[in-house]
Amino acid sequence: MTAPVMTATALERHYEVGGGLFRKPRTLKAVGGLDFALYPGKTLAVVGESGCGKSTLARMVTMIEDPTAGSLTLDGKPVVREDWASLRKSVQIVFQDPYGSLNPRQRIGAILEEPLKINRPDMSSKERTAKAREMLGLVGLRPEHFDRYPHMFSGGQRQRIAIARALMLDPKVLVLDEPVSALDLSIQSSVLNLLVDLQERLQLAYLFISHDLSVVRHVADEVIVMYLGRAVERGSREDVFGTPFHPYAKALLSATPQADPRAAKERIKLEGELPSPLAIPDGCPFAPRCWKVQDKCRSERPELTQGHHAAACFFPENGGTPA
Ligand SMILES: Nc1ncnc2c1ncn2[C@@H]1O[C@H](COP(=O)(O)OP(=O)(O)OP(=O)(O)O)[C@@H](O)[C@H]1O
Repeated sequence: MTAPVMTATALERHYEVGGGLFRKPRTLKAVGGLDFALYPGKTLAVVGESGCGKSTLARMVTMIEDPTAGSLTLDGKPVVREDWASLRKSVQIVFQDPYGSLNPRQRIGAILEEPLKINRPDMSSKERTAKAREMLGLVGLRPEHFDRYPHMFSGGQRQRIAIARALMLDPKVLVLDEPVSALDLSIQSSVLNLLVDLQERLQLAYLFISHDLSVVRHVADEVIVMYLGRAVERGSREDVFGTPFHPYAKALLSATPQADPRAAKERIKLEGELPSPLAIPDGCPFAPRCWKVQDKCRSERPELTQGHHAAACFFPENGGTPA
């Protein structure tokens, strides 16, 4: 089996919040103990509601923030802060907002060449331009676009430019943070198809972060469903979409428009708000919103089970293995 490009082991990120002169800060666990591996040519999708820790995860993987605990490896070597500068080239990110992420004063050619100017002093200006033109073609834009400004493009085209820029340093891992959520529905699939095509050609490992399961369904090989910073379900796309074990995963799935029409009829409406990450309930964090809750769920925290298709639930749906 192919070796993973990146692994995460018991990855955690805490923030100290709300401290003052006479008040002790409280610890907010934005990400609490995530394990995963990213493989060349494969997509791991991380899904969950707003606030479940997806962006925090992206910041750790792209080496913007240190984990509070746990570890990351890249190509089998530990990711440590001293090596961030050299390792960052291998892990690039595409953000949700194609409008905010491109400098409006720069021409597209300059935007694409910038990462090379900073990171590849060995390349001549001619080589940089050639590479930028090649990338422009790879993402489906035309040579004449090279000298235009971002405002002259549509949202979908801008996202293509952001993808081209992310590829300029030949990364191994692309973190895609809600890459199509800001785009019109009609454009989303063309950008998703481009991402799939690029992944196949360049054997990129994708960490695809999204709140939208209908998008994830098109691209994921593996899926992690997060709730309040923890994985509550993990498995192949077929397993998670076909027979979700965790009630939260089932509820999310039942709300996706592209789901099986029969499943859509039994749409599960989640009661209650997502609890504050500063006051994560004892026991199962999902218990206050769960329709299958039992006494045990309120006092004991279920751990993620072992195995390919795993869930952190004492009473899983579909006859899954209980934690
Ligand atoms: N720098 C920070 N300081 C304090 N708390 C933070 C910080 N960054 C994130 N958090 C908190 O950590 C939790 C997870 O946030 P995060 O942004 O990772 O979630 P998310 O799933 O990406 O949500 P969204 O989709 O809304 O961005 C939230 O409760 C958030 O308020």
